[in-house]
Parts: sequence; structure tokens; C-alpha cells
Amino acid sequence: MDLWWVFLYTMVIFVPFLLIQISSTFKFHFKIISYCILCVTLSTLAAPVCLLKNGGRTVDNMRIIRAFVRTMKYVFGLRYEVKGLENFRIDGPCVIVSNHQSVLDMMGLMEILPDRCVQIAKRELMFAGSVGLITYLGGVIYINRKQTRDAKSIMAGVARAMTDDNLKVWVYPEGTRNNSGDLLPFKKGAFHLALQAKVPIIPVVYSSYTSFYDRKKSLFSGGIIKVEILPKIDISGVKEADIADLTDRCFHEMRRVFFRLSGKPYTPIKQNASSK
Ligand SMILES: CCCCCCCCCCCCCCCCC(=O)SCCNC(=O)CCNC(=O)[C@H](O)C(C)(C)COP(=O)(O)OP(=O)(O)OC[C@H]1O[C@@H](n2cnc3c(N)ncnc32)[C@H](O)[C@@H]1OP(=O)(O)O
Ligand SMILES: CCCCCCCC/C=C\CCCCCCCC(=O)OC[C@@H](O)COP(=O)(O)O
Repeated sequence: MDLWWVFLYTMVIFVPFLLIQISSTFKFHFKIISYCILCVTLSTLAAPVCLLKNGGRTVDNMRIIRAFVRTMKYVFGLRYEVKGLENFRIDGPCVIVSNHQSVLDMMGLMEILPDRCVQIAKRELMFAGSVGLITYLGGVIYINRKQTRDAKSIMAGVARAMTDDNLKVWVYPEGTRNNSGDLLPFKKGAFHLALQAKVPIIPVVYSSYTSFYDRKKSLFSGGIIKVEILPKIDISGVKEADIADLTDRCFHEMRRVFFRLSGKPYTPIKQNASSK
């Protein structure tokens, strides 16, 4: 008899729990797939507009892409609270570095993207159908992360293009998506780039997504994302030998702001900020 009660209670608790789990996993995947479909649809619509207006691959297409992408936040119930936009108002090129949590970052990127700004992206993105096409038309620079030597020589070319064509370049120094609620150690490419092009670095920090977006918990609801554009880091006087220190300084500054924006107590870390 007792066993029946145990069985009954287990079913009463377990079955609804299981159903909720299945439905939240389903809802999560449905939303992610909708996001991808929307990206593909909008880039299919934006590509002819880019081609007709600007003729081919040019940073001017980023304005068109930005206008399309800015509509997407309403579909997913996201709101951006932006501070420090005045820090983007600098004459000439710069390297912008920001934290990278998810594919959703593309919306946060376009929300504040300054004019004449291209991004560094993994080369795999080039093959993502119409999304790949639109990134190509927008002037995104592709790097092969598995070939440091190739990536470095592309970055050297980018440094020249930045001054020749007055370009800003957006780099995700963590080098990959990271939704852990902290920052990954920074790669040094962005900092070498700033030094080679002799341009300032502008850090941008987005608050943690974990309260509304978490792949492990199949969570994807609406939410507010706080964004802060920090004052530029001047690189005059910085030498190649100081790159590790520069990377460290930027990492710790961004990490402090990341914790503050995410409403979490700051926990200092002692290890080196850069990944090598
Ligand atoms: C209309 C609707 C549309 C819908 C879609 C719209 C899309 C719109 C467009 C938006 C596009 C957004 C795209 C976003 C994509 C984001 C990404 O793909 S993130 C992933 C790719 N990005 C990066 O990886 C950038 C960050 N990585 C780096 O900077 C790396 O340093 C590296 C250049 C890739 C090299 O990495 P790695 O090989 O791992 O090496 P490191 O540890 O960094 O460095 C090794 C060694 O080399 C030195 N070094 C690094 N770079 C340079 C350099 N440029 N010059 C000289 N030396 C360099 C470094 O100092 C290390 O040496 P050390 O002795 O240890 O110091
Ligand atoms: C014919 C092939 C058709 C393929 C169609 C693929 C469709 C893809 C659809 C939508 C994807 C929208 C992505 C928007 C761009 C966001 C870029 C991005 O955030 O890439 C992740 C990259 O930063 C880091 O990658 P990893 O975390 O290292 O991995």
C-alpha cells in the first residue's frame, strides 16, 4: 500500500516536472530556430538592397544591415539600456573590443554600431548561406582561428586598411562565445591591431545574459541588457613588449564593469588576463 503512495506522489511530482521540462526545452529551441530563420530572411531581403544601393562589398552596407537588425529586438522582447555613446564620438579609426556571450550579440552589436565599422569574424560565418552573404557585403573581415599565422597576417592588412579607409574595427577578444557569467581570458590580436594601426581602443561591455538566456537551462525569455561604452584607452607610448599589460588592463577594467552591470559582486582574479 505504502509503495502505491510513493509511486503516486512520484508521478504527481515527476510527470508535471517532466512536461514543464519538455515544453521549456521545446520553447527554447523554437525561439532559437525562429532567431536563425529571421536572420536568414532579413539577410535575404537586405542583400539586394545593399547591392542596389552600394553595388558590392563595402562598409556602407553596414548602415542597411544595422537598420534591418535593429527591428529584431522587438520580436524577442529585448531592451538595451545604453550608456557612454559619446565615447564613440572620436575622429578617425579605432579598435572596439567587447564581450561575446551568444549569437544574440549581433543585435546588441547593431544597436550601437558606429558608422564605418566592420567586425572580425571566424571564417566559418562566410558559409552561413544568406547570413554569410550579408556579412561579406558588409565588409566583415574573416579570420581562420586555427591558423595563428594567417590570422596575424590578415590583421596586419586590416591595420593598413583602417588608416587608409578610415575604418573602425570591432573585435571580440574572448575569441569565442561565452555565456558563463564571467569573461574568458582575452586573446591579444585586438591589442596588436590597435598598436599596428596606432589607434585607440574603445571597450564596450554588455551585462550578463544569464538571467534571461541560458542554453544549459533552456532559458530564453525577454530581458534588459545594459550596455556601457567606456572611455578610449590611449595607446601612445605603448610598445610591443607592453601588449600583455595592455591586454590585462583592458580585461580587468571590462570585467569590473561586467560585474557591476550584471548586478553581481565583483570577485577579483589573480591569474593573467590574456590567454597565453
Ligand atoms: C540583415 C540581417 C542580418 C542577420 C545577420 C547579420 C550579421 C551582421 C554582421 C555582424 C557580424 C558579426 C560577426 C561577429 C562574429 C564574432 C566572431 O566570429 S568571434 C570569433 C572570431 N574572432 C576572434 O577570434 C577575434 C579575437 N581573436 C584574436 O584576436 C586572436 O589573437 C587571433 C588573431 C585570432 C589569434 O588567435 P590565437 O591563434 O589563439 O593566438 P593568441 O593566443 O591570441 O596569440 C598567439 C601569439 O601571437 C601573438 N599575436 C596575436 N595576434 C597578433 C597580431 N595581430 N600581430 C602580431 N602578433 C600577434 C600573440 O601576442 C601571441 O604571442 P605571445 O608571445 O604569446 O604574446
Ligand atoms: C547553405 C548553408 C545554409 C546555412 C544557414 C545557416 C544559417 C545561420 C543562421 C543564423 C545565424 C545567425 C547568426 C548571426 C551572426 C552571429 C555571429 C556569431 O555570433 O558567431 C559566433 C562566433 O562569433 C563565435 O563562434 P563560436 O562560439 O566560437 O562557435
